[in-house]
Amino acid sequence: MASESPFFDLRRGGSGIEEGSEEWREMCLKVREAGETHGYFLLMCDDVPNDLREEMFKQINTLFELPLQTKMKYKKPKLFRSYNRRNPITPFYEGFGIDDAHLDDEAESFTKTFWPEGNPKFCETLKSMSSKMLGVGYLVLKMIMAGYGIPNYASGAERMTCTSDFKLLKYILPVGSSDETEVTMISHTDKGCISILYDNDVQGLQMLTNSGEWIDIKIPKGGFAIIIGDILKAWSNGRLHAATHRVALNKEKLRYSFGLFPMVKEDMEIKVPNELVDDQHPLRYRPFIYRDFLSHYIATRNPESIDVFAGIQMSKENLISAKDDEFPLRVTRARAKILGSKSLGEGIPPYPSRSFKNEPKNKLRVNSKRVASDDINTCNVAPAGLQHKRRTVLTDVTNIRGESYDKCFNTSKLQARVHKKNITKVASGVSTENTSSKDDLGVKLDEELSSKRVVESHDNITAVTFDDKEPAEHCMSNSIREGVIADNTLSMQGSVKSDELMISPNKEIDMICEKLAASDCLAIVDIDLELKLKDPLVWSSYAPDIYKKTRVTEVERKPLTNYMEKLQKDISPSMRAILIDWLVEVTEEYKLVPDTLYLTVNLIDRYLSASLIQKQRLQLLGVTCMLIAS
Ligand SMILES: O=C(O)CCC(=O)C(=O)O
Ligand SMILES: [Fe+2]
Repeated sequence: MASESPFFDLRRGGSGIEEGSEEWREMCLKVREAGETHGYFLLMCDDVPNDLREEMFKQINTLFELPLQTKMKYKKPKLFRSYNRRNPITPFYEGFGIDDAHLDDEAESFTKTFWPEGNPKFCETLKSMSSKMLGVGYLVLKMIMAGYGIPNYASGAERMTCTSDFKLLKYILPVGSSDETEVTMISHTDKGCISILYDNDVQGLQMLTNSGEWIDIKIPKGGFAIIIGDILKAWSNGRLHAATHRVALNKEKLRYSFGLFPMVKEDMEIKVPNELVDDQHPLRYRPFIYRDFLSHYIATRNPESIDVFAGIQMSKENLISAKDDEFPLRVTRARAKILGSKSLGEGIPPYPSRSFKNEPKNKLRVNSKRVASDDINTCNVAPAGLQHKRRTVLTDVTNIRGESYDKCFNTSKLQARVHKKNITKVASGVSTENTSSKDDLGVKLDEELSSKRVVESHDNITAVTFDDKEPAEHCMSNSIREGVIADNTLSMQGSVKSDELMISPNKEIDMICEKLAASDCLAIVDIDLELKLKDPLVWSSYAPDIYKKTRVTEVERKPLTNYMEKLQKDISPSMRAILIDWLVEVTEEYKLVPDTLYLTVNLIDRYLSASLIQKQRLQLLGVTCMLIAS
């Protein structure tokens, strides 16, 4: 079905296409159109010579052929940038993610990880390929932006390519696989600007079409697949389509691919240009900082993260409530802040404002106590003495500014540290002999994966599921896909899926990763060691990885401090404050221990960091969290 893919031939050959010429502008319009209709296209250009491409595959092969223990030396503090070995969760591929591989230092340091005495051919090939692909990214972004008539398109494209992740991937199905096609990388959208992909002529990349079918993409020899990512979709006000794609392989094929994911700097603000907002295209995405989007995605793993996080169109839930209220859209504080009065006049139809006072009384009142999802006016009628009494019992619970949460978090960090100290003490007795045998077993297990079908392991993963949108016929791999969405997606973007994931969500996570990388989790006593030596199928060699992931997840999943402004549309800080005051009362009434209350608040904040909620459901969320916490 490769014939359905839009294709552009930018090889200069005879006459050449001069930037700014009539022909070039026409081409820009077509590129833009392909991005809008399909979200991807194929491209041939002169920028990457064929012999460099051949050499790159040779070098990639050399790299992946290294012993597992050598490959595992590549550890990076940034999330999902280390060597991603095959494992029960991502059994069909392994990969490396390299930041800014076009820079001398980065390419050299990556090379020296595997060849301490140097490997000039590898280093040169990596650097040169990465820099040429970055050039292709710049060219494509320029064309897309010029296609929209953005006057300063060149500097815009430059900002979107100022950093990059270069991903090297090897896919292989185990010997003896059935004839069925196996999904080797789950479906996802890339979280960066664009992705530029090459493969070794072993087909595998598939795109989800607008009609919901998966089609095979044949990347032309010497050409690339270009895929629009979530950031470009948001930048373009939703006009460009971020294509959902995946990799599926037929049995016993070895597929290598490498991809360059040009990215903006983490602290860059992504903002729809004025040129892309008009009556037909009202503003659909608010401005946001790239790093915040990544943090949100990492915390929620929501494939539609970009819309949930930055989209300003109404969610289905809000549409229903708006319909009930008989007006189409309400200006929330956060929305007003984002849009400002000027943009309201420009792109978004003005929405009627109304006073909360006129709203029907909340039906969820309990014992005539204050209602959680009321507004600040209602709050004011609460007896001051009572309020004062409640607050003195459990101070600092109503942390509108997130201060008390930070305190809680610091306390738990402190506890974690104390705990870790204890563990380290115990672990100091672990001999290096134990450690190496643990590694050997890990290596052995990994090697087993290449000769053994790992499908049976899927069962172990099915419990960790997300909403499955894959067609039923792919359900065999769905169980993997769901559980893996974070890792894969992340790592993808690494291929990142982690395109996105390539980017570190915040310094705290970086620090933890750094510490973990340094300690290599050896602080864990391997209580299964004996058992493992007897039974190589025991998976306790994954304990350090699981521990490592748990530590990272702990930070990733912590609540956002700014979810009211960034995500919530229907509730305000004062509503949260009222909810928590009410929960304090419930805590006292039912003589719950203070920890239950603290955990309840934490659960509420984590939920609100990830999901939109209607104010009518806020109190329900509160009691549900309390039930879970107790
Ligand atoms: O290997 C491929 O062709 C696709 C890789 C991919 O989609 C990714 O890394 O995000
Ligand atoms: Fe991808």
